Amino acid sequence: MKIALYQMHVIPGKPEENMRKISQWFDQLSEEIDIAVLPEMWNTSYRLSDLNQLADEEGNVIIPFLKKKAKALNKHIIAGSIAYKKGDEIYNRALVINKEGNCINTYDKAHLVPMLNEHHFLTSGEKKSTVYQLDEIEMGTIICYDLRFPELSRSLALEDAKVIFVPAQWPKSRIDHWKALLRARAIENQVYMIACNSVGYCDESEFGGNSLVYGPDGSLIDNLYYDEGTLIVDLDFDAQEQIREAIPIFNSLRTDLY
Ligand SMILES: NC(=O)CCC(=O)C(=O)O
Repeated sequence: MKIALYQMHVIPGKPEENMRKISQWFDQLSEEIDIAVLPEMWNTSYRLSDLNQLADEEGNVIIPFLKKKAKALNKHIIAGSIAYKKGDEIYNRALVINKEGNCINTYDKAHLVPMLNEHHFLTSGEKKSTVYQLDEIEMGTIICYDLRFPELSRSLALEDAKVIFVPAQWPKSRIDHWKALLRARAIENQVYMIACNSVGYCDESEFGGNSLVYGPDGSLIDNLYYDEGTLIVDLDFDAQEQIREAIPIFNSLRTDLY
């Protein structure tokens, strides 16, 4: 299964320009890519105080665009997350569109970031992220700051997720935490952690790139470091099965104790 991640410089406060960038990025992907992955809040970036005007009203613009693209390109899209408006509420919403052009999973970021004052502008999700299937493989999505809460990734692994996607706009100043947390979540859950960050600035915040993939044994499969661009990785689910057989952590769980 081949996966392409877009380490994107999201243009703050410019949803149409970001849609154009993404459309061009999709169009240059080769046929062999099965899944295309986008970062967090790729329509608006962190222009939080303008989200009332900028967020996509019930996904009315972005969701039809993604469905059409997925079908035309015959690719699944882990559409990162978007600023999504419903009534008076704005959510940081992750979307999964399959290659048949159906939106098969959504998740609203549950842990809002105090350091970015997200809670002043966004409503947190009230449902946990759930597992979905692409090409018969179980997968899940968490969003950026969610990575700091191991319970959420664990809950996906207990639902049999083999892959966890992490769309993000993670700052450069804490990129050491990003790498350490991703690797820990990969090892402790024996999953592929597929982490798609952005680069560039939104006002004074600089995003740290390092879109990367850790394998189920914590090995670094590849990293894009600091430039805008595409990371392509190939996942091996037989190798994952062997890692799970060699160290059978799920059989050793003591759910009677914790
Ligand atoms: N966009 C985010 O969720 C940023 C998270 C962050 O800055 C951190 O966890 O540190």
